[in-house]
Amino acid sequence: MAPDPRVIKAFDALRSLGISDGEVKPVLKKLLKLYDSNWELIEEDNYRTLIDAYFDLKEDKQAEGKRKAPISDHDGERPKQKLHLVDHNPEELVTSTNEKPKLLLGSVSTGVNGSFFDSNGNCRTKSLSTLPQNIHKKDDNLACNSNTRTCMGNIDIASSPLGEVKISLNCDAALGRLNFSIPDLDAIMKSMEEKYLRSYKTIEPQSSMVELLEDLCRKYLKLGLNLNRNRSNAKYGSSHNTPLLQQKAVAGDEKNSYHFLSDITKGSENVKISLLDESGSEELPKFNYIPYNIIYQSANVNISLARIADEGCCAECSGDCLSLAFPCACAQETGGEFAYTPQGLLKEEFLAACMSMKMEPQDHHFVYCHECPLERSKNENKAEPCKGHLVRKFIKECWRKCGCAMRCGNRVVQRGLRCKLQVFLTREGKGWGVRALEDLPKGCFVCEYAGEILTNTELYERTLQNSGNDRHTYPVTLDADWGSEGVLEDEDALCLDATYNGNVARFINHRCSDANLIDFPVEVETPDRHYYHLALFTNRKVKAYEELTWDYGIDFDDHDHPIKAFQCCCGSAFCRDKKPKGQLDSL
Ligand SMILES: C[S@@+](CC[C@H](N)C(=O)[O-])C[C@H]1O[C@@H](n2cnc3c(N)ncnc32)[C@H](O)[C@@H]1O
Repeated sequence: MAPDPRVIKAFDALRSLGISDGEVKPVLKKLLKLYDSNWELIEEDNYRTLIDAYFDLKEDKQAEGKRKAPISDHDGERPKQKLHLVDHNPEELVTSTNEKPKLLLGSVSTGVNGSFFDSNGNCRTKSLSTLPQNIHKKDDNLACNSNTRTCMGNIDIASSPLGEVKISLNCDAALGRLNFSIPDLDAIMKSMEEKYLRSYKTIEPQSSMVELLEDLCRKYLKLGLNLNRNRSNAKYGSSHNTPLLQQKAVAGDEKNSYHFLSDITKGSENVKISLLDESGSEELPKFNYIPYNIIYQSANVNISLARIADEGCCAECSGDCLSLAFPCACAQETGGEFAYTPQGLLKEEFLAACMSMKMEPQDHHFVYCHECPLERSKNENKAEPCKGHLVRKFIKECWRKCGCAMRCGNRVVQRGLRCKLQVFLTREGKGWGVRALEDLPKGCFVCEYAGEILTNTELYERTLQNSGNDRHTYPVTLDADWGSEGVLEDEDALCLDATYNGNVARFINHRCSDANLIDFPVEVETPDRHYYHLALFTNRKVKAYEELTWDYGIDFDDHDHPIKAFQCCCGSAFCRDKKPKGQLDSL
């Protein structure tokens, strides 16, 4: 019998962590039994359950024989102060004006992901007397089914204005098992450190769980005090009028701190995108996360079904267009063949053709606008001649007027982001950058470049207003079809600006010539080519933790271009920035 492809995939995932198939097999079997063969629970979050179960089993084996007698009632001591049972939000923690010191308890739900904040980022408070007196005690009343992943534990944090912080874990799942016996605390810490180092590689090798917990206590107090002091200010306030990403999790002591945000997308994408600054020195980015493009003001983006001609869609199709014997009308744009494989990757030949066009533009033709909107925005009365725009190959995806299903293989970009990405602070002085936390295959859709849709004139005005203000700039010109019309109207010459509103792509840095991503214009909802989606795909296999880069196509000598010239530190052997390093351009 052919092996189950889901089993093979699970083996592959754990093999990349150095765990052999033989070791995974019994764990997988157990989980399948436990979850009634519900694979989704096992596959979720890149096999996190399976990885956790593997390490838990390993731990159990190691702990066997070393098991100590249950710890006595050392924490059975009851608080001296009587507390009120009230619901608080974080601003109200540690704010008592009562003369007697009060011990307030923040109780935070934690799911399998171990996040410390509830979905609203709030902590609840309750009286200590509502807790079991001995948290190590087995409690049959804890109605928790340890066979399901819906079971939640609690992290209870108690603090007093005098600087005392107590954290207690209420692990319902473990307490619900009959064979539960109290593990050794040192062994737990050690195994957690191993787990985070081996499975997630997100912490420094020198980090320890004890340090993390101490940091958590310190930060809890510090934030409590800050919130108290800044009650009249906006939450984690910024004087800037653009929203600042909430600095929810900052760990580390003053000397050796780092910034970590678990999701910069505010839950707006299919996957979370974390942000990590290992130096703890960089100011957090000030911008508003938007998953899709949004019109700023005057851009002429006319989305209407009536504008999509019958021959510009596939109303007669159903299901998945990629499974058709003869590709439908939506493949016409790409030469009668779909650009995507059934696995959702770009086809090799299509990718190769577009790569060669980008890499050796002299072999292909540029188009020149009769009157270039870029030049016109700089000087309306006496515009310079067009400097040329590379002819681009468009991908056309099926859309709402098409009869096919949302799962159709010719709908990749519109289904949104799927890869596990992280924004991190680069070490080469490029500011923030983006990396994937998993290996990516060649031709894989990473994300689209989302931002505000501006007319070229609006961008020019915005750039003039902001000149000298910003270290980094975030505009992209949507010029893939410029030159195909005689004269492009001002409201049709568009660009995307992710300076104030944008998605993860705004953090992707430039690399000359040998970047690992390539951008494609993608037609989805508008048949004309003034507006389109700019989608970024891998152009080769990319290893986990490798920085993702794309070639902005900058001419480093063109000082008038909306993408402000910067001193390139891409490190590529083919770097086009010939300025001597260390000598900043006057711009
Ligand atoms: C779209 S943003 C990329 C994210 C940016 N690094 C940040 O911290 O927000 C473009 C800006 O990043 C910086 N940048 C991108 N690629 C670079 C490179 N190869 N060398 C130096 N700076 C770079 C430049 O300041 C540029 O204006």
